[in-house]
Amino acid sequence: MENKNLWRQFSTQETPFYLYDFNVLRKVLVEATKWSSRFGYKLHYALKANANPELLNVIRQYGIGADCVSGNEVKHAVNCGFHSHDVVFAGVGKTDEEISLALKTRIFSFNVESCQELDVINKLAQDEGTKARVAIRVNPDVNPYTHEYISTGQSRNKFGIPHAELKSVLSKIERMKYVQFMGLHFHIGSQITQMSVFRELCQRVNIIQKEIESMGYEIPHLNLGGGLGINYDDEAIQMPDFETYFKVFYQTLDRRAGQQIHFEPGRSLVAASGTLITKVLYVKETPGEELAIVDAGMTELIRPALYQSYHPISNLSSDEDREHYAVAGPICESSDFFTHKVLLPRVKRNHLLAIKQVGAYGEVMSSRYNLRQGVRRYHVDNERKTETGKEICTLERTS
Ligand SMILES: Cc1ncc(COP(=O)(O)O)c(C=O)c1O
Ligand SMILES: N[C@@H](CCCC[NH3+])C(=O)O
Repeated sequence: MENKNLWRQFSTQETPFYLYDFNVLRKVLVEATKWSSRFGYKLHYALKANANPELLNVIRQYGIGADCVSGNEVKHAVNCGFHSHDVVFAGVGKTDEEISLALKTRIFSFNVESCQELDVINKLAQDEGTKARVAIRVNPDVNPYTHEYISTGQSRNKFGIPHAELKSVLSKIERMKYVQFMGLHFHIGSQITQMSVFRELCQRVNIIQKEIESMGYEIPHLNLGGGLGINYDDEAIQMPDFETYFKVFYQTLDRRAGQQIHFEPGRSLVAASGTLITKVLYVKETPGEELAIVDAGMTELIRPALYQSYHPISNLSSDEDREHYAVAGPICESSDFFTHKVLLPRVKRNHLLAIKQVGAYGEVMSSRYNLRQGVRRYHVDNERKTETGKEICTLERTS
């Protein structure tokens, strides 16, 4: 899925900018939905990974619903054409206004994260004259072996209701007139690369299901969240291993007749389709390293500064001898680095660099710190061009 020639076509655009390749996105969506549908699983794309309306429009065409974490995401999903009945809403801090909005929108279900939230939903549903569909987000205390900041299903994390409280929450729901129990929700973290973690999650879910079924409850819906990690190490982009991922769940989860299983992938669907194109402003020597200062910074892509993550970088302007470089942005923070060591064809002022696999949690986490300009984006989509009969791979500015 490497596309160096495509990126070179955009060398005259003002940098920095995100470039989305919807041809790559479509390939990933075809693979993901091929394997999810083989097992009868329903997908809800986690909008937080990338809420670009053009990208959402493509995702929606594959029969995928929306997983939202704010009232604005719920509104945005529906405005971008997702059917309200395909929208789920999680989040530890839903405001009254957001809950009311979601009730009016008639979303599929709330993934409830505390006892108090349940009371509020019940009250607001009564005010709206409706019944809220709710799934309980359970914190299963599973270690996802990922970066500490993106672990969400360990007992020390703020998300979900502890397993030990589940019984009392269910009996509370039974007494509520305006709440309908839909099932259980789990999401244990992001960028999970060890399949054994998902196996452990399934084993925990099996125990929890048995326990609450023995109390007489049925669980019509089971939502296993997102979390499938991608390979950020290689220059060439690789397809996430959806086959192995879904098979782990199919083989490990105890099946129930008529039960609908849901997933909420974010990163694995969109990361590969995004590239950040940035221009080299200066090259300077610092003790021990040759430093390329580029015009994108942590304001455009915060992941390296926040999680010490690495995104593959290539030099689009040169194939000359390779040297080691550190690559940093212009922001007034010492953490504003993309990498301290990458082997690149010799870098000079005005060269273009491509920072790859940034389609997830890239543009959405950008900021205007240092009163930056605000990030631009473009996309290419062969399919759209073919439909309208225009030239293939022209650039469309979408912001
Ligand atoms: C509730 C919920 N579902 C789904 C996701 C998507 O996760 P990922 O992008 O790792 O697939 C997230 C983000 O971590 C989330 O918080
Ligand atoms: N923002 C994180 C993912 C967080 C997912 C939301 N719980 C990242 O860039 O990897």
